[in-house]
Formats: sequence, C-alpha cells, structure tokens
Amino acid sequence: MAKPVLYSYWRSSCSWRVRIALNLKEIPYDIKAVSLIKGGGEQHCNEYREVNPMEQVPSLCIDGHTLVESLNIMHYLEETRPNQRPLMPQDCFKRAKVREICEVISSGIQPLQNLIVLIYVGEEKKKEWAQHWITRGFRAVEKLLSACAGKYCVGDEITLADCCLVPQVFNARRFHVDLRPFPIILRIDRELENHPAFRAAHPSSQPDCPPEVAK
Ligand SMILES: O=C(O)/C=C\C(=O)CC(=O)CC(=O)O
Repeated sequence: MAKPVLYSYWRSSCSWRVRIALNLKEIPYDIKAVSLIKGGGEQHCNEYREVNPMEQVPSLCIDGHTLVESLNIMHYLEETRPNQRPLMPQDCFKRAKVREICEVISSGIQPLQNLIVLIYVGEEKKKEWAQHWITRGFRAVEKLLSACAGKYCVGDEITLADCCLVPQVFNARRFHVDLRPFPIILRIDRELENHPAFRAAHPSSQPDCPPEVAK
C-alpha cells in the first residue's frame, strides 16, 4: 500500500491536528504542501478541488482512499488502527467527553478564524473578531476541562481532544488572546509542548514553514 499523503499547510490548525494524530500513531506519511496564500490560495485550484471540494486543508490519501475534514480523518485513523496508540478512551462517557471538546473547538471556535472568514471580516476588525470568539469558546472549554481533565484533556491519556486543543492555543496566541483566565488549558498545553509527536507536528517544523519563521 502506498505511503499516506497529507495535504497540509504549515500554519493550518486543522492540518496540525491530523499531523499530531499521525505522529502519535506512528503512521509514516508524506506531506504535500498546499499554500493557502500563494496566488490567492492553491486550495482553490481545479486540481485540489478534486481532492477536497471544500477547498480547505487537510486532506489525507490513505489505504487507497481520500478523506477530508480533520475530525473525520482522525476518527478514521482511530477506527482502522485502534491498537496503535489509542487516542479514544474505552469508556463511553469519556469518549463522549473527548468528542465534546473536539466539537467545541472544531465547530464552535476554529472555523471563525478560517482565512475565508477573516478576509470577509476585514483586516481592520479581524484581530478583535478572533479574540472575541476564541475567548468565548475557551471559557466553555476551560469549564468542561475543570470536570474531566487529568494530566490531559480527558483523564491521564492523550486523546483526540488534546490533538485539537494544542493547535487552538497556538491560534489564540497568534491573535494575542489573553490566556491568563484559562489555567487548565495552559497547563495541558505546557504538558504537551515538548512531546515529540506534538513538536514534529508544530508549524515551525513543517517543510513549507517560511525560513524566517522556522526556529
Ligand atoms: O494566515 C495564513 O498564513 C493563512 C491561513 C492560516 O494560517 C489558516 C488559519 O489560520 C486557520 C486555522 O487553521 O485555524
């Protein structure tokens, strides 16, 4: 079977979620970089629209299939490779808590910082806009975590919720959100920042990261 190919953009938090999951599960993959900014965005070209009709990253070619939408991709990886470092708990209630945090971030927070949304909001208002929605969403995430977090988002094992949280914290910092009201979020982010799977997935470690940004 061909090596999986991830269509990814270095700074896209949704691509980053999938990179973390692939790394944690130790699934080797190649990256095809899709620049969201070059020439108005390579995600809008005809060739890529065939891969992903939403004209977004990520997309993953794996097991002879092409899949889109980051959470869907992560659940596919989990269902097809349940024993390679499980990223969902066994317990049904804990599974629901993982999905809850994933949903709040992936549906309730992140889409509001998508490039198409920020372009629509406009250069002048985009920082305030992003701060507003991330702060509102993080209030909910912090409250949910106060009931289910252990060392990580849900208990003491890394789950898909952590794959969603860390990139969203990066986005929050990018828009200069005041994170002091969110001590649990900050603690979990700190816990994971040096984890090898998270480090390797970081924007600054990506092949398409501009050299002036890469550390
Ligand atoms: O400014 C750019 O370089 C272009 C697009 C992105 O980074 C993507 C996002 O910020 C949305 C996201 O993934 O949360």
